[in-house]
Amino acid sequence: SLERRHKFWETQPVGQFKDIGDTSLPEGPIELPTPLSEVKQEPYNLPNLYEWITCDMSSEDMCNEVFNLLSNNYVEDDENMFRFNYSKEFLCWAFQPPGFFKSWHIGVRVKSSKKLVAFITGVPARIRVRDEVVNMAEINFLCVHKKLRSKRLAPVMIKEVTRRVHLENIWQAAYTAGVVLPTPMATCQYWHRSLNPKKLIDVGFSRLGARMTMSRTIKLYKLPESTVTAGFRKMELHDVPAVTRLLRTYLSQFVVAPDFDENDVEHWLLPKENVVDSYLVESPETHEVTDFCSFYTLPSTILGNQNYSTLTAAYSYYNVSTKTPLLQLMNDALIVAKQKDYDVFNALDVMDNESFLKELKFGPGDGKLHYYLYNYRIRHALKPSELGLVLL
Ligand SMILES: CCCCCCCCCCCCCC(=O)CSCCNC(=O)CCNC(=O)[C@H](O)C(C)(C)COP(=O)(O)OP(=O)(O)OC[C@H]1O[C@@H](n2cnc3c(N)ncnc32)[C@H](O)[C@@H]1OP(=O)(O)O
Ligand SMILES: CN(C)Cc1n[nH]c2ccc(-c3ccc(F)cc3OCCn3ccnc3)cc12
Repeated sequence: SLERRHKFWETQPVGQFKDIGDTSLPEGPIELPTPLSEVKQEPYNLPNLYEWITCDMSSEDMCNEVFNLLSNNYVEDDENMFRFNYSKEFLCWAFQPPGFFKSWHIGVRVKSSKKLVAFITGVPARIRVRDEVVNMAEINFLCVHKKLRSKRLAPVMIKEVTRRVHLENIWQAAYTAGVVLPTPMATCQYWHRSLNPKKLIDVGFSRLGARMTMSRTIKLYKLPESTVTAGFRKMELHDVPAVTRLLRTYLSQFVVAPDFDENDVEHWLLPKENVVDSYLVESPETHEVTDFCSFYTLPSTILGNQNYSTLTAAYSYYNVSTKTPLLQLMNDALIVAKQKDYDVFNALDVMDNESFLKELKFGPGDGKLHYYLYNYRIRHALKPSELGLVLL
């Protein structure tokens, strides 16, 4: 909007608010690649007290430091009641997909104390935009310690990760944020499905509905003890080729989606304890893999509650239904999440999720998740149902 100034983002090759509606601007890269010899060879300057560190996430100590920084300083909800608490094993998984670059795991330390006070990561991803498959960096886990906020450190972090991505001859990026920046390519709504309504109400995540008692609420969200779909089972290594085929076919319908190959599927979707769960339906007759669903594990620290410290949440990841109705498939996902004692199952209204949210008793969240591309113009903002991309 006109009065909002984005002193940093106005300098970047991203869609600018002033350009919204200007259909003369072509869709695609905003700036052309520069010759690698012309990419700034040395890191950007940090304020004197601080130094860059490339984080080797194969080191236990480094993982601990990153975990602690994020656990105490990462994203909170608008009412500062919850803070994401990605686990160490989740972070190691998220940072090291096929083809990852250690140089894209960037930290800032205090020179004297060696304390980690800021962080940002990129991982490589092939993202298709309409008919173009583009090599991108997925940027995530941008975090500045609470004591160092509003000192314009974030733009330096962003310029530094941009520089290091450019050095690998990659010129586009994808990222999501709860804040509005120039300029969202899509804006999604997140939804929550209560699994443990009593705890959710006790911690203030949910409120008791009008004319509802606690016992009536518990009954409303009750789920069967076991899944209902014949052939529903955990994904295993030997399923990777079939799941890759199923997923590639399904994702081809969306305007923006990952271009997963078998290596990507093996990394991102093979079940990993306490990180990602994935299930499929294998037809008992034909042994064909007809459906797939998955969710990742992201607990939130509960800030300031005497009885509970952690909210365990499952986040819908990639789901494909070709034979089992999506409604039934996702209900089985809810049943499994409840069996594993998650408190809540979260989902964005991307892909075909809209079709099951209300019927499976999801309630709308209190915020939005905005999707962005860096150095790639999309002529019109996409509807959530045109998005086939979920970032962690
Ligand atoms: C070709 C490769 C390209 C790769 C790069 C692609 C781009 C990747 C972009 C990154 C994607 C990350 C995705 C991701 O990680 C998922 S979104 C989660 C971001 N992290 C958090 O919210 C954690 C808690 N907050 C913080 O740690 C700080 O508040 C942060 C560090 C967020 C900002 O630190 P601060 O101390 O509060 O603020 P200053 O340093 O004074 O800086 C103010 C400037 O930063 C702009 N800002 C604020 N939040 C932002 C956000 N979430 N994305 C982008 N920009 C953001 C803001 O608009 C302003 O610029 P403007 O004046 O122009 O408006
Ligand atoms: C995606 N990834 C980049 C992390 C990230 N960054 N910024 C965010 C803002 C919202 C969501 C989000 C996405 C899906 C969802 F069901 C609920 C969400 O946030 C609820 C509010 N909240 C924030 C912290 N604890 C609770 C994620 C993110």
